[in-house]
Amino acid sequence: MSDHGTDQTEHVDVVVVGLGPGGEHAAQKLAEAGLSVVGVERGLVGGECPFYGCIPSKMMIRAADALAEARRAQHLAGDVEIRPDWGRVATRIDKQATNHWDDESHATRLTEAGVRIVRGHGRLDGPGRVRVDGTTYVAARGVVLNAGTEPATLPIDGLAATPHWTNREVVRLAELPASLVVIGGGPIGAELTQVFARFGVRVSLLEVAERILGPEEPEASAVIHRVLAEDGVDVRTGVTIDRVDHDGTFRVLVDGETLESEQLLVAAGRRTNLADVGLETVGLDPAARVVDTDERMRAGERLWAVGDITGKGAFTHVSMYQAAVAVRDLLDQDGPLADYRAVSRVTFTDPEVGSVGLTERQARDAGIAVVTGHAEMPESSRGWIHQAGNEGIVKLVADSDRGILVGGTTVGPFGGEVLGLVAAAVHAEIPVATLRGMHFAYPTFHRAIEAALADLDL
Ligand SMILES: Cc1cc2nc3c(=O)[nH]c(=O)nc-3n(C[C@H](O)[C@H](O)[C@H](O)COP(=O)(O)OP(=O)(O)OC[C@H]3O[C@@H](n4cnc5c(N)ncnc54)[C@H](O)[C@@H]3O)c2cc1C
Ligand SMILES: NC(=O)c1ccc[n+]([C@@H]2O[C@H](COP(=O)([O-])OP(=O)(O)OC[C@H]3O[C@@H](n4cnc5c(N)ncnc54)[C@H](O)[C@@H]3O)[C@@H](O)[C@H]2O)c1
Repeated sequence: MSDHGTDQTEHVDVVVVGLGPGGEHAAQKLAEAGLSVVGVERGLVGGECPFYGCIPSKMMIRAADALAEARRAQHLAGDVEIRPDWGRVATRIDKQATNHWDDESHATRLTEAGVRIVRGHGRLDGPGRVRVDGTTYVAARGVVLNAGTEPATLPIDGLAATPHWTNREVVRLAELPASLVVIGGGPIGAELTQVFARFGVRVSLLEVAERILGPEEPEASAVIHRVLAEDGVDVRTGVTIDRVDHDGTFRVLVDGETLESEQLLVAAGRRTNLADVGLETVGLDPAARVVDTDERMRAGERLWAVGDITGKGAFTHVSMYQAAVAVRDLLDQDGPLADYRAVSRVTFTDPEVGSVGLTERQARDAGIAVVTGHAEMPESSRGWIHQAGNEGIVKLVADSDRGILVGGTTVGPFGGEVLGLVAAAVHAEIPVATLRGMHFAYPTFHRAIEAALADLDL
């Protein structure tokens, strides 16, 4: 019987609410371990990343990078005739990435693992209890919450009444506009701005802060600002947007000037989907922006939380990492606890911005005795050979008391791949002296890390 009159009650081991990358991973692993698992999803199984985020955006970037390389071939290899065709990108996203925004392959993978998928909005209803429509699922082991995010709305006059785009619309574009204003110079804004500019769209990028990619090192922001400007983007930082109107054309009033564009993309952050998940029923603040978790991803009595809602880095790899921690705890298995010293991230602009651990500012604010080491990618042998498109830097942040790296940034061609070495060093606290004694293959981009290590006053 249930506490809700004629409503149904079902008993299971675990309920996963939200099947984004973390929820999907947790549900599959727990079911494979033999638990009875219900996965609740109100949208597409798989969440933001495969349908509206990482994968379609990276397919766009792959295409835009190919155009940029073809243009560089002009300088390095010979004449190239380029006629950009967005239709090929749209088709690839529609058919290969999202299967027409159909989640069947994700759902099938889960059901084959033994997960029962329940379609609908899940709401906590006390510890270990989740209501979906008329049914209450009572989870003997507990609930994993993976509610994720949606695009934030901005309180700009007039904006709400306009048919502007967010990432949800942009990934479905069949044709490109002639002109576009992008609001927000974070990873989404920076990546998509460059894609559209390289496909010939006239783009203005408006950022309220003093620099784009604000959480990154200032040196990284400066490189990407310069490269976007070279791509023909009108990059404006420190702006105030007073009003947006639309009458077929968008009019954006920014610092007293009206910018006109065919389309408007708002990429100004995310809002966690916590407004209506019943946090108050488990003793948590229903108005909270994030769910606090311990090192086992526990958020309360028989409650675990993973993914963007935890505020530990809104990245797919963080969500899946946390899911693995939660799964171990639910299954009473040994293994590493959640550790965020070496969270890495990559903004897939060209050049890519890879970063891990603390920035110089964060390290100083933490009271660490900071020394930094720098290298310019174009001055490395490989950068010099590469020539066109060789922009980038390496910046290392070291704790001089402990003789280890606490953070690093690798901007350059394949900057996200080059980051791997620095990420391992920060994660494993490899002494700088040991890193300096390594072999660095010649002539690789990652040899710039050797130069930055030499530049550290340690
Ligand atoms: C354009 C874009 C590009 C990105 N690129 C990258 C990238 O390159 N690399 C990277 O690491 N990250 C990237 N991200 C971020 C990445 O998409 C997220 O960090 C990732 O999806 C992890 O999110 P999550 O696991 O918290 O859940 P989400 O993916 O947000 O999924 C949550 C799911 O829960 C469902 N849900 C919510 N509430 C309920 C409820 N009450 N009941 C039932 N279901 C519910 C939602 O429908 C959704 O399907 C990008 C994001 C965007 C928007
Ligand atoms: N490559 C990747 O890993 C990748 C790519 C895209 C997104 N993501 C994840 O998704 C998250 C969300 O991305 P995002 O770019 O939307 O958010 P964000 O919060 O990282 O950046 C939003 C930007 O918009 C600016 N902004 C806010 N209000 C504004 C206003 N009124 N006018 C002008 N600018 C304004 C902010 O100052 C900020 O620079 C990222 O933080 C990241 O965690 C990751």
